[in-house]
Amino acid sequence: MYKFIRFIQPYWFAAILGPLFMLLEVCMDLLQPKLMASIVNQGVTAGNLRHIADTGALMLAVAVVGLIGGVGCTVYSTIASQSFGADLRQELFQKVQSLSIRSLDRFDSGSVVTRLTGDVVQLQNLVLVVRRMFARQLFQFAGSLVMAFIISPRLSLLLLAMIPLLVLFLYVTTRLTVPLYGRVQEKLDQLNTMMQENLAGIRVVKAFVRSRHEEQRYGDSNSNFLKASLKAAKLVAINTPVMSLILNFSVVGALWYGGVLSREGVLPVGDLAAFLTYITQLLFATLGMGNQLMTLSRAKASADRINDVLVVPADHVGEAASGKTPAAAIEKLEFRHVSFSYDGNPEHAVLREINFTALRGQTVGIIGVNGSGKSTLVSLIPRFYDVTQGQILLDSCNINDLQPEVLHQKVGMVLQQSLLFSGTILDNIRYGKPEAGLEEVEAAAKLAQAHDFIIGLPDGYQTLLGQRGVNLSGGQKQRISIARTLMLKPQCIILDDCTSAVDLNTDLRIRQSLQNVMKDSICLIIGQRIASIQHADVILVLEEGRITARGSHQELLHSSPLYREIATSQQGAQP
Ligand SMILES: Nc1ncnc2c1ncn2[C@@H]1O[C@H](COP(=O)(O)OP(=O)(O)OP(=O)(O)O)[C@@H](O)[C@H]1O
Repeated sequence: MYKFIRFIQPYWFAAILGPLFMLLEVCMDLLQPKLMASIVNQGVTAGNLRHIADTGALMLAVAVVGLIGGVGCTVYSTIASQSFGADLRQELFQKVQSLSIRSLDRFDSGSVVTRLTGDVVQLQNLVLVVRRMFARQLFQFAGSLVMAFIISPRLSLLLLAMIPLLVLFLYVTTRLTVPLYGRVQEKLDQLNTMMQENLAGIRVVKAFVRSRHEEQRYGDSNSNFLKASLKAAKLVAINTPVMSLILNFSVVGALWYGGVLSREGVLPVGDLAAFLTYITQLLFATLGMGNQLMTLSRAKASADRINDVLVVPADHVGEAASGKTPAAAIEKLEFRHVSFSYDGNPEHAVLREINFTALRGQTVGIIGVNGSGKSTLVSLIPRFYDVTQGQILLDSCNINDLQPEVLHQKVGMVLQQSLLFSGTILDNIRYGKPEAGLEEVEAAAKLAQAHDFIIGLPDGYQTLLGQRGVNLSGGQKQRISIARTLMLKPQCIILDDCTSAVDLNTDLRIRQSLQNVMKDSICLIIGQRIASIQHADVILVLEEGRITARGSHQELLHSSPLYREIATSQQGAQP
């Protein structure tokens, strides 16, 4: 947990001022019983009305100063804790952004969301609680003890006897609750992941009339979360009664002895009353600190989970080893003996011995059945993942040696799933080049055959898209994604089956308008439809991660049984 101290350091002023204000409030609170004792001993018992009025006024002034202390503590503690939380969230988000896709695959998206929200809030709570409640209780504990000692050291020693027992009890419960709260957060991860999946796939759920089933699944996960929470709560629930029991035993002992001392005339009645108030304060302060330890346990579990993300080592995907720069215009993309497995184990390779070359102006089509490795192959070019064996070269530069910005400038990819952000169509198209003007955006949209439907919308390029562009059809989203990539004028364009939702005529028009762009670029097209790739200069047929045939459309119709089979099955569907 000490690793998180650096997040509070920039706000050290507020972080220190909060407890100092609390000290002021507690000191004022501690004065009150002493002043009350003075009213009883020297005012009420002696019949001195003047003393009662003066001390009463003093008590009022003390209460006002205490109030200022309380407000000041709340304000500064809140500033410290909220700023701490905001910075931690920001750093965590930056870390998530900087992680390679391989590293991100380790975490469910729901789990990342819980860590960024719920877990950060737990730590933020701890910062607030330590500054306000814990500081109050600690000062109150120490102050009450001092005041009780001033009144009667003998009685106070009786109270102190319970401290070792309390410490032992709190140590054991804290050790037990940390893993329980860890499990509570894990169950919350599962709940969040399920909710995200459900929202993303709500159309599938409705189409298959599976709402009941989803409710059941969510219900199961929810009750697992409830069970984990209750298990932790049960342990916390015994905390307060057990502590009260230990404390009450010592209080009863102190009271009995106090009564004896008072009867013997050693302790005035007013002092006994003040002593009772102090030990009550001490009792509540101790109980409160015990409860804060539960906040600490919960925050410790969250801190471990946040730390799991912060300490993920950089695996250098996307980072340049030597920062080489390829020629301004790339002439050649080459895969040399490339093999790849998602878990780094060559035995689980999903791509094996991939060798091919694509020259500037050439289009390479890639076809194969589902799961044959097409998307994986192209995802190695922008280094979403690094090759396990072999090399990918742009001209003579290994892509691992290129600066990430240079690589991403050269390589543009339209993904299979077109994901748009909430905002305007204009902003979505110029996502990679925010400074681009409308003219440039329109030119890219025209190439992607998106311009006509965009200007047909009431707000044209200013149309606001809902989250993930839900108010557009699948084909329209794909065309906007294509325009977004074309905006960057990449020298190597990868189209990963990105026209699957576009009708055949629009697909043809997109390909025709892209021809102009492609003649100066290296272009890789993955297509399920023969029509999308048949005009490519060379087509690679991928089967179980290997290239089993290559050639032009005509050549493959003769040489590749799989290609022929796909072509025959699609005959009549081609424009
Ligand atoms: N993130 C991942 N982690 C582990 N394995 C993966 C991952 N993504 C894909 N795979 C596996 O890699 C293999 C190739 O998948 P890939 O998506 O490249 O196939 P594809 O030919 O593009 O399929 P499709 O035509 O369905 O898009 C499959 O066996 C798949 O299960």
